[in-house]
Amino acid sequence: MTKPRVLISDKMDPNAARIFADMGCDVDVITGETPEQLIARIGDYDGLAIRSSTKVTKEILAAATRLKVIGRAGIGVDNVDIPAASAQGVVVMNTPFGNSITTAEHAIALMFAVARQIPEANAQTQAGLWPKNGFMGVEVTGKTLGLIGAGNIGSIVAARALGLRMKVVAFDPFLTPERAVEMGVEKADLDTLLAKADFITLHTPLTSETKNILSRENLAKTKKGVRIVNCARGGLVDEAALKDMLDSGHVAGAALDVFATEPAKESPLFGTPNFICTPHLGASTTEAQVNVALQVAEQMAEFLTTGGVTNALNMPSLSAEEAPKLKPYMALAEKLGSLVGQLAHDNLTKIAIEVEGAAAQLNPKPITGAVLAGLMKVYSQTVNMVNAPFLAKERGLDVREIRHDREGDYHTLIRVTVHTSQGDRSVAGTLFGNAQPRLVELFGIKVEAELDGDMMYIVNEDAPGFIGRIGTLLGENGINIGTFNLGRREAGGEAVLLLSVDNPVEGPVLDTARKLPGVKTVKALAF
Ligand SMILES: NC(=O)c1ccc[n+]([C@@H]2O[C@H](COP(=O)([O-])OP(=O)(O)OC[C@H]3O[C@@H](n4cnc5c(N)ncnc54)[C@H](O)[C@@H]3O)[C@@H](O)[C@H]2O)c1
Ligand SMILES: O=C(O)CC[C@@H](O)C(=O)O
Repeated sequence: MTKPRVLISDKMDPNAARIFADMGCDVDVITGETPEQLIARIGDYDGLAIRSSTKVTKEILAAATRLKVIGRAGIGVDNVDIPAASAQGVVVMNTPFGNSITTAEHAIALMFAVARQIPEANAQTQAGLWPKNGFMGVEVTGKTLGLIGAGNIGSIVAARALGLRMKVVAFDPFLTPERAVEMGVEKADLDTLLAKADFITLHTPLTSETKNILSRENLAKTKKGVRIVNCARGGLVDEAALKDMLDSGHVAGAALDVFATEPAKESPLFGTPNFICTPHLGASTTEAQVNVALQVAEQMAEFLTTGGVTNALNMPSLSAEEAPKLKPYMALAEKLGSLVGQLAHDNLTKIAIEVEGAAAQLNPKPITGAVLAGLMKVYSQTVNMVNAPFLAKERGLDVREIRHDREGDYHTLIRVTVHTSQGDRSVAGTLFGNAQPRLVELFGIKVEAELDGDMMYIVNEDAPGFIGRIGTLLGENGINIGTFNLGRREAGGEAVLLLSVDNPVEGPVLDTARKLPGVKTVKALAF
């Protein structure tokens, strides 16, 4: 088997390349390329490992014909076009915890730096000015920290601030009252936080809700003398308004690690008294960079070599132990999805995926993803488990997952039911020997068939001589039958025939088969 190929396109701790190689991937480290150079190269790779410099745009993804996974050694994925990656079936992963402590520490460091104006005091001292009277700072003890965003980093900042004997007021719409108590913070709305805080630190992603959360209007609601620290994302603070408020003295100090435009080579804020900044260094410690590099390489290599999924932003997680167990179920699920997709006559609006027996003990999301991938392949060849749920949503398909605890006829069963204009139609399958997918029910008729390669599906009235006639027709047209699977509702009732054939059955043969006496439906299938 050829090894998966991975490109590391941003500066990353060398442990990442070592882990990729140790885990069976070929790896190239090529950093600092232009988008055009990356577009020319990316078609050769299964995985792309990045930090924040590489911008994974639609254009880069369009050239990434082999790409299966993008791994961000860090938290923010705003440099990746996730909808475009999802639409293309590329998994996007990040490392949500590896640099949290480091970034929280940077926020605290900047808070002290603005409280005591350390950078400017340092610069003037080293310039020989000994400015002993020029830098009157403030204590943080007893002061109120307003925390905007109380997720991973925000919670660490809160814990450190409480350790510094500060009071912490937090604004985060997703912070539950219980979690606020557990963290030892006061949950507040934004206006209350703005009115109470002596220091404000920001720890949210940049979204349409958080963009300019410290707008001119909101900055005006802050206490006079407030100090502001942003170590999260540029764009959370209105930089022009911040400059005016620093100039007027309403804001006593501000520290930005992140800017609306990066790299920030110029800014009206540069040179403003009591303004300090760092060039997006929040995650830049040896410890954090080793953590995120190891983690991203392990996650990506595991995905590429075993199918295990960790910390994906556009796909459910799947552990390395689960992945091999789920593999035969996913194969069965995809075949069942494909069968209903190929047999559906009209636009499907609803699909139910039921699992029972051993299948009910497994993570249902990959099974659902595989059914949808099989179903959607009828419409698009580029569909896979990652983009299938998105495509299904886009098409307005109502997807239900149902888990049964009951004991059925089979040790494990997956049933897929679609709602059509002719009513609900369902197919069901099991695994023989825990590994071989088998269809066991087709539209209410018991059958037993492997869904594999080219097949022919026929519904007819059960009558003597039919099997002979169909065999003769195929034989006369040079089509060899591999397997023959027959089921019927009752003797003389509706019968279904699933044939595997050595080569595809073409239109004229299908048309002749449709004209055979008693035949209701004929269709060529491919799996
Ligand atoms: N400067 C750096 O180098 C650096 C390093 C790591 C992370 N970051 C950034 O720090 C930020 C926080 O990271 P994290 O790991 O804590 O993320 P997280 O997802 O754990 O936490 C984000 C929090 O923001 C909250 N939130 C979302 N919308 C909000 C809103 N409208 N108002 C208030 N709160 C809102 C969420 O509920 C969540 O609790 C991210 O933007 C990340 O990219 C920056
Ligand atoms: O990689 C970096 O240095 C920045 C990382 C940081 O912005 C993140 O979101 O994890």
